[in-house]
Formats: sequence, C-alpha cells, structure tokens
Amino acid sequence: MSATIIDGKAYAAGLRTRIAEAVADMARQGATPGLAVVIVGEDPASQIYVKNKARQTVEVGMRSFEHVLPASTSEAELLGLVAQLNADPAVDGILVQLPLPKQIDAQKVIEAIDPAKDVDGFHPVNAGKLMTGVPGFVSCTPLGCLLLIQSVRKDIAGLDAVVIGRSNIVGKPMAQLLIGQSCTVTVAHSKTRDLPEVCRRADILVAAVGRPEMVRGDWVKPGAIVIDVGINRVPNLAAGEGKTRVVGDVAYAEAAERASAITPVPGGVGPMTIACLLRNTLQAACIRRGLPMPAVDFAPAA
Ligand SMILES: NC(=O)C1=CN([C@@H]2O[C@H](COP(=O)(O)OP(=O)(O)OC[C@H]3O[C@@H](n4cnc5c(N)ncnc54)[C@H](OP(=O)(O)O)[C@@H]3O)[C@@H](O)[C@H]2O)C=CC1
Ligand SMILES: Nc1nc(=O)c2c([nH]1)NC[C@@H]1CN(c3ccc(C(=O)N[C@@H](CCC(=O)O)C(=O)O)cc3)C=[N+]21
Repeated sequence: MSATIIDGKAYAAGLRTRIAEAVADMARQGATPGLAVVIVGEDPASQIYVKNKARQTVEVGMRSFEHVLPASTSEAELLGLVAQLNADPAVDGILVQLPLPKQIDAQKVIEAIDPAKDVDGFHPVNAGKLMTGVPGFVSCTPLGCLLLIQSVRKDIAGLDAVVIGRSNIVGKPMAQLLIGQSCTVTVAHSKTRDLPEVCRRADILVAAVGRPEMVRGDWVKPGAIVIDVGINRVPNLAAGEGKTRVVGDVAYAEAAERASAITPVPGGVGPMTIACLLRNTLQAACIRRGLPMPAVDFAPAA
C-alpha cells in the first residue's frame, strides 16, 4: 500500500487564506486582531517557531507584538509583562513561548494569562473546558492534528486511536479531542508496556514523544492514519560536519508502507500549529469584540 501524504503545509496555507479574509472583513469594521508573543531566553526549537509565526501573523493582516526578554528575566518581571498584555486592548492573544528558564515557574505564568487571551489553550480554564466539552481555546498542535486527520477521514467515530505522549500541551489535549470525536482512545507514555503492540491496535496513531524515528513501520496497523508531531533535530551526516536536519517521531519511509495516510516532518503538523494559533487569535478577537466567529476550519474530506 502506498500512503496518502497529508500535506500540512498546503492545508495550513489554505487555513491562513481564510483567516486573512476574515481579518480583512474585521479591519473594514475598524478592528484588527493582535497577537503578543513572549520569548524568554534562547531555546533553539522555539526560535524556528517564533520566526515562522511572526511572519505569518503579519501576512494574515494581524498585528504582531514581539517581546524578547533575556534568559535572566525574573518571574516577577515576566508576570508584570503578562499583566500589561492582559490589560492592553490591542492584544487579543497572548503566547508565552515554552520552555521557560528554570528560575521561572511556567505554571504560574500560564495561570496569570487572561483565559480570554489564552490562544495556546494552556490555561487550566481552557484545558478544563476542553475536558468538559465546553467551547474554549483548544491547544494549537492537537487542533491542527485533528484537522489533518479529518482531512483524510471525516467520520472517525468508533475508531481506535493511540496517542503516544501525555504532555499537557500535546498528548492530553489530543486525547480529549479524539474522545470528543467518539474515538476509543489509549494514551501511551514512557511507562507503557509493549508499546509496539499497543500501537498496532491503532486506526489513528499520533506520536508526540520527542524521540527521533522511534515508531517503526511494523508498529503501524495496515491502513492506519499516522500523525507525527515530533520535531527532532538530528545530525545530517550526508550534508557534512555540524549540519542538522529535522525528523519526526516516526520512521517515515517504513511507516508510509503500511499507513493509509501519514504526515511528513517537516511540512505536516508544524505548519498547522501556527495556522491554528492564528485561528485561535481570530476567535479571541471575535469573542472580545462581540462578533461571530467566521467559519475558517475546513476539511476537504474524503
Ligand atoms: N509540530 C509541532 O507543532 C509541535 C511539536 N512538538 C514536538 O512534539 C514532541 C513532543 O512534545 P511534548 O509533548 O512537548 O514533549 P514532552 O517531553 O513534554 O512529552 C513527551 C511524552 O512522551 C513520552 N515518552 C518519552 N519517551 C517515551 C518512550 N520511550 N516511550 C513512550 N513514551 C515516551 C513521555 O512520557 P512520560 O510522561 O512518562 O515522561 C511524555 O509523556 C517533541 O518532539 C516536540 O518537539 C511539540 C509541540 C508542537
Ligand atoms: N507556548 C508555546 N506554544 C507552542 O505551540 C510551542 C511552544 N510554546 N514551544 C515550542 C513548541 C514547538 N512548536 C512548533 C511549532 C511549529 C513548528 C513548525 O513550523 N515546524 C515546521 C518547520 C520545521 C523545521 O524546518 O525546522 C514544520 O514542521 O514543517 C515547529 C515547532 C510550537 N511550540
């Protein structure tokens, strides 16, 4: 079997086009959505994300407010900035890039963000809304994964889904979204016994681990939909000394021989994360201004 390659880059571009149209409509009414991004220190993984994000925010017509703070920033200073952004009417969405330096309690910072501006969906109020089935902000990466799954199969009710990873930012909200779609969900993690066998049960397999190419081809059930969240920088031996390339958590070529559909890395989940961040910022701007949320999500489904 030859798998459908799920083109997250193209899907995300389409989503951004719709968002840009909605933003243009809002701008005609004198309202331009604004997204504030706060980066503390120099995490290399975060830098890729932030660079792509700032450009795309402006491309869809939103205002981008970037706050780059030194790694030595204190928790009090960061909480002060969050309070200022909460109070700023031009700011609809706030994203504080994770991870944060160790002198800062990330949970405290997340809880300080106004839930109405929490476009990452990390605040306990939004996490709780997702868990209880109440509308709120859904974390961007899991939301992007669900849209990609639905782009190849609209009705996933009753399917067996396995999510590898139980982080608050990816694994847990992904599992909640799949439960919401009536999948039978298993969440695997580092203590899971016989992970390959657990994965072989999955009609939908989502890998969010952070281990390069850990999921082998023979872990994939024939016909499964495979979503690779991993972003891992590994040495690129072919390109020479010191060069790196990005690989996912799935051994792509092997998995593609068994899957019915699979996301590549790069070009899969990553671009969707950013598009969903812009989508959530549009949602925040609409709610804060009492406007209806335009229908920007689309699933050109089979
Ligand atoms: N494409 C995108 O937009 C994004 C990509 N990412 C990428 O996704 C990956 C996961 O991110 P994140 O959730 O933040 O990572 P975390 O490190 O927070 O979580 C990793 C999870 O994987 C589990 N795990 C680790 N090793 C194993 C193993 N050998 N077998 C089974 N499970 C294991 C851990 O288990 P335990 O809980 O037991 O420790 C944990 O639950 C990373 O590569 C990250 O870079 C992240 C966010 C966005
Ligand atoms: N508060 C917060 N929210 C986040 O959503 C968040 C975060 N902190 N910290 C870091 C992780 C990581 N993350 C990525 C998003 C997009 C790409 C992305 O655009 N990837 C492209 C390019 C990859 C490349 O070429 O290196 C792709 O996969 O095609 C990568 C990584 C969001 N995260």
